[in-house]
Amino acid sequence: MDVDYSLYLVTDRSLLPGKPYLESLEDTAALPSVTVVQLREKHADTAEFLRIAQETKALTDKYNVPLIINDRVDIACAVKARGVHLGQSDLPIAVARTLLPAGTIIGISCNSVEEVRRARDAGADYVGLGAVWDTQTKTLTNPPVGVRGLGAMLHELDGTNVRAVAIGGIKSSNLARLLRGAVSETNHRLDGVAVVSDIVASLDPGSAARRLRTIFDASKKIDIPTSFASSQEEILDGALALSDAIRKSRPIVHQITNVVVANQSANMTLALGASPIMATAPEEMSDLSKISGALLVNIGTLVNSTLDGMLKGGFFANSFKKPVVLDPVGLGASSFRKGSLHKLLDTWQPTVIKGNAGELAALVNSQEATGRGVDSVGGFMNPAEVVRAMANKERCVIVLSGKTDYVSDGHRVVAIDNGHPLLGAITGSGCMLGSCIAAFCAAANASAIDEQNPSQLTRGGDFLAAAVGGILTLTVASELAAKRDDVHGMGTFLPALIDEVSNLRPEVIRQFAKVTRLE
Ligand SMILES: Nc1ncnc2c1ncn2[C@@H]1O[C@H](COP(=O)(O)OP(=O)(O)OP(=O)(O)O)[C@@H](O)[C@H]1O
Ligand SMILES: Cc1ncsc1CCO
Repeated sequence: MDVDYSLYLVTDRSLLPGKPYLESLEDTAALPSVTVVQLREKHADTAEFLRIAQETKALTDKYNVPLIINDRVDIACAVKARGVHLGQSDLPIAVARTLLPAGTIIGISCNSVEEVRRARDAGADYVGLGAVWDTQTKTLTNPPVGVRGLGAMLHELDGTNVRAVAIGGIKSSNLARLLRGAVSETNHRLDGVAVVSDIVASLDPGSAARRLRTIFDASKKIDIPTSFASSQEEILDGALALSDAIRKSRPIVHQITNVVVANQSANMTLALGASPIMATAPEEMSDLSKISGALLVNIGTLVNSTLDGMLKGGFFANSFKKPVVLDPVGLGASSFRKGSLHKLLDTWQPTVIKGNAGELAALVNSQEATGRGVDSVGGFMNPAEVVRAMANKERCVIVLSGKTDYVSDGHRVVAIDNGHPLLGAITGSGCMLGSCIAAFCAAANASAIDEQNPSQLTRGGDFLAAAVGGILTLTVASELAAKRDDVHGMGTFLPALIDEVSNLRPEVIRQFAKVTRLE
């Protein structure tokens, strides 16, 4: 019979919170939450390992849960375990197969795409992918692969029967983010998640396991809805409806942004009809996530203390189902920015990533465009394809700003041809665009029906239409501002732009909008 890898418990007696080992294991195995148990004994000698394996086998048999033994092929044979889990420096899979009874499952830990390929070719039944995050239960010999590193590993298993579980630092608090991000571009998903301390160290391991299993099962039920607006007219209608919704509901838009634009972004948010709060302290992120409608994270003048706030801010926004807009300002300029951005993306799921060509090229390691500090030089040959592919990889809406703006959610691709060269001339128009998109995302999220799915990281809503609404508001207003008699150049343009946004009505946006649905 096939093994169900959904919730794969790895034991660790050193983490038990004072409860006897078998009692704690029975608390979880008795419930249908845990689907596989791996016995991991790093310090036991052979006799002790055998004794514990026999006791564990008796218990897992009682509840019909398959038992997998870590490392020790001999112990797996002795207790007739369902499988064995090998490390990269343990017996090779082919050798282990000759020693084990036919049909025994062999799994192996993999930390790279190359290791997954070798495991697949060597006939592994499943692979343990990770460590996803740093973990206290094991000293890592390789750096964590991160949530976004898992997609390429899963891709290697396309068309095979090799199952995949992720391992390393997985808890109920980060599981939804993991499941959202750990998908290959071909939509290959994890078959399960391996958990240690979140269950073993819990005083109520049964409830901890149930929580994890509920999130895992719920994640199978969501994907990007295909029922969203399809034609460019419908997308425009959706965007304009959100413009009205912002003025009616005045959402709080929490912004962790750079010191260059904080004031103009706050005023831009007010002009849209929303309410800004510019706050960076990690200590207040949980409280602010509860009251705000959306979060903007802009790394323009990143320092370590705000990075901590950004890590926590996005994490709580995901937990409270508030959309997060990420602006990777000047990403290519330094390795500090790149390293920090990867930390952010491994900790939380953005709803929209918005950048200019240089910034998005830095995110996908493309040479087609480069950054000159915070500005962009060059552009993509096929911008529509870039945003569509990135949206699929990052599992969110992607906005590529420039003379023409491109937006995609991985299914739909839209180009917007509004704007004025003065937007490109002043500093911070991209940053203000991020604030506009965040306000529109807040309105989209608030108007969605919350499906109460614990694996969802927002309530839902058409965030592509939200991005289109944010872009149109700024760019149409820029065209109107540039025409004014009192605008003579960059200095007079910025206040006029804020005036025009505050006076802008949906009918006027409709009149000027140049939105094209490309795919
Ligand atoms: N030459 C232009 N013509 C029309 N619109 C423009 C032009 N340059 C920029 N824009 C508009 O300005 C907005 C900001 O995009 P841009 O690519 O300039 O951001 P950015 O480079 O991140 O800006 P910054 O770093 O100054 O914040 C977009 O909506 C874009 O359409
Ligand atoms: C000029 C500048 N430097 C860091 S952030 C910023 C604002 C435009 O992105």
